[in-house]
Amino acid sequence: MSVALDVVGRTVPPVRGPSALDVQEVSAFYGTSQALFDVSLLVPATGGLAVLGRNGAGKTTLMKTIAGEMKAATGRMFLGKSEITALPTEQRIRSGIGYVPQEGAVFAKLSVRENLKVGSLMKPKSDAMDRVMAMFPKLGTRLDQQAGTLSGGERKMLAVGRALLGEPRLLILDEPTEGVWIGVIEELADRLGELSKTMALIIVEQHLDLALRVATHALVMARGRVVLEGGAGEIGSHPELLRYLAP
Ligand SMILES: Nc1ncnc2c1ncn2[C@@H]1O[C@H](COP(=O)(O)OP(=O)(O)OP(=O)(O)O)[C@@H](O)[C@H]1O
Repeated sequence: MSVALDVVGRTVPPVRGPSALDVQEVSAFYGTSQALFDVSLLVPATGGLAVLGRNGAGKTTLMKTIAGEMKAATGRMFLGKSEITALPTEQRIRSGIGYVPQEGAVFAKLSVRENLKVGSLMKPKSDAMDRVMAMFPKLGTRLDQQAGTLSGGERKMLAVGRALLGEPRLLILDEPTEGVWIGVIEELADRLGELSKTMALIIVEQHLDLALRVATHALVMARGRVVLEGGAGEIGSHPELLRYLAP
């Protein structure tokens, strides 16, 4: 059952007005096994949406379905005003979705420079490279290093940077701090927090505090369904939250 929060005195209201992404009652299957059940969500144009939930809740499946790697069996999805439900992944990327998957987000055998070049193929003339270098200066010092030899944190920075070079309208980050040394997590979180102020962002994240700091809105999934949603502050203090996140 989805519990729409309607708490008096909320600090951040549910997303209203124009949203960057509108997902309407989407379901998805692995073979005959249903993994998403009528999932609906709105991603604000700025501020960010955190997607929370314990292992196996369906977070990655939802991100893959939004990015087009998995087919939605039912439901509709709109990026801005354009329907993307039937578009293949490549066209969704061209339409403005930047996707940083949980794993395999960089080409390990290619250098940092080559990875970034791949990211900028669609927008070769943009000044996004300067912005990415300013955001992650460490990448600029490692341009000739093979991506597979970067630290976990540097690899995530490269993956985020590469996605940003396509100048997406919506950036999807599936566990951007997984495998990242604790000392670098804060730096990454700061950068993502800055990003979410200027663009639409979905962040799937195990670190609850970090997720709720980066995003203004949040939803919690359990067994393929949205079970809580609202402002990040409300979700963070919701009495049911820990029950849904406990292993
Ligand atoms: N390739 C697959 N084939 C069959 N079932 C799958 C496949 N990938 C995921 N599932 C199942 O779908 C459900 C949702 O998995 P999903 O990876 O989306 O969860 P998650 O919330 O992202 O978990 P985690 O936090 O562990 O990454 C789980 O029951 C999982 O076992």
